[in-house]
Amino acid sequence: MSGVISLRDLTKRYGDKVVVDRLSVELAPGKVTGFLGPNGAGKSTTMRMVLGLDRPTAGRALVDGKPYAELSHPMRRVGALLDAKAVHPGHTARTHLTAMARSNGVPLRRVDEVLETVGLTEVAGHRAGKFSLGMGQRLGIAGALLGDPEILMFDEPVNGLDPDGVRWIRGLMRSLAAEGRTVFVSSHLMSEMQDTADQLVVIGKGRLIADAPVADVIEGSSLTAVRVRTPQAAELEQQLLVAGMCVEDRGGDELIVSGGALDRVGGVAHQAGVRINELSQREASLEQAYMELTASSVEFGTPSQADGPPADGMDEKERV
Ligand SMILES: Nc1ncnc2c1ncn2[C@@H]1O[C@H](COP(=O)(O)OP(=O)(O)OP(=O)(O)O)[C@@H](O)[C@H]1O
Repeated sequence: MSGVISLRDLTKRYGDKVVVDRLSVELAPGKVTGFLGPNGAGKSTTMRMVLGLDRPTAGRALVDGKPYAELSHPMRRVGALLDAKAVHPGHTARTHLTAMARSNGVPLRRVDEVLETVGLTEVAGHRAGKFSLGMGQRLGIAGALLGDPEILMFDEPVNGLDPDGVRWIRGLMRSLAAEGRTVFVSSHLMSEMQDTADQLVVIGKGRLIADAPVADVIEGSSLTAVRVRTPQAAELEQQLLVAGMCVEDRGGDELIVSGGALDRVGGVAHQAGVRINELSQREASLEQAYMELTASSVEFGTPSQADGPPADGMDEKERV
């Protein structure tokens, strides 16, 4: 299988500060893997090490088993958007991409192809210095796609894009993964990642917090729960506790159950002969799950971010 990024005990220290701390993950092709973590968590540094732009202090970052520097045609293996502003402002979109193609042995026909893909054909002769933030991002993405690589890494690609641009990026990443490519993307936009990513790698203070499918991360949130309404609440609560689930008695006929899926809760009720008036799933958002996971890793958090309720307006009473 090609297109695999492997991080093995990857570590980066700046002076006394450990910025990436023994990170071990493997990114598989055919998936969009979202790379999440608070500001300063080490996401960009990790991506820079994959690209050979920063040297690991210890451990390894490998592309199909080799460090980036040892790849024979690196641009045809890995395409990256790290900093969209890293384009000479006097160059046009076309001259910028042509120079990149020439110096990397990429066929020149790719220039027009990628300009078309990112929607910049009409402005290909305009100077990059005059581009809006969104156009600059699109040009950066065109550069990443130029070598038709099997691995794509995007560091916060939706930065500065309008809703139309955000939707376009989502479609692009999904289609790149559907073609069997490895897509590794960092973002702070949780709703976007919930819709786009298959897998998530979450880090905090350089350490791995989670490496799991999006659905599993959401399911792991304490806010993902089952709501039950029954006239026999006390009786059902007892049976659910025996079955090892956590139950919050909301008073009246309502119970909130975590640690058990909808069908398990229904099964316990059925076995106990308890009448059910409502059985519904309450699913946490990725943002809520993420806030719980990273609460203790926020480096520059404000009380409302790190310690307060999730940023969804749900008050403490509402929480499970
Ligand atoms: N060249 C450097 N010298 C010293 N410290 C650095 C250097 N580059 C990065 N750092 C530090 O490493 C830490 C991780 O930075 P990094 O940019 O990788 O985080 P990030 O997760 O990408 O953050 P953000 O979400 O804010 O972009 C930060 O504390 C940063 O100040």
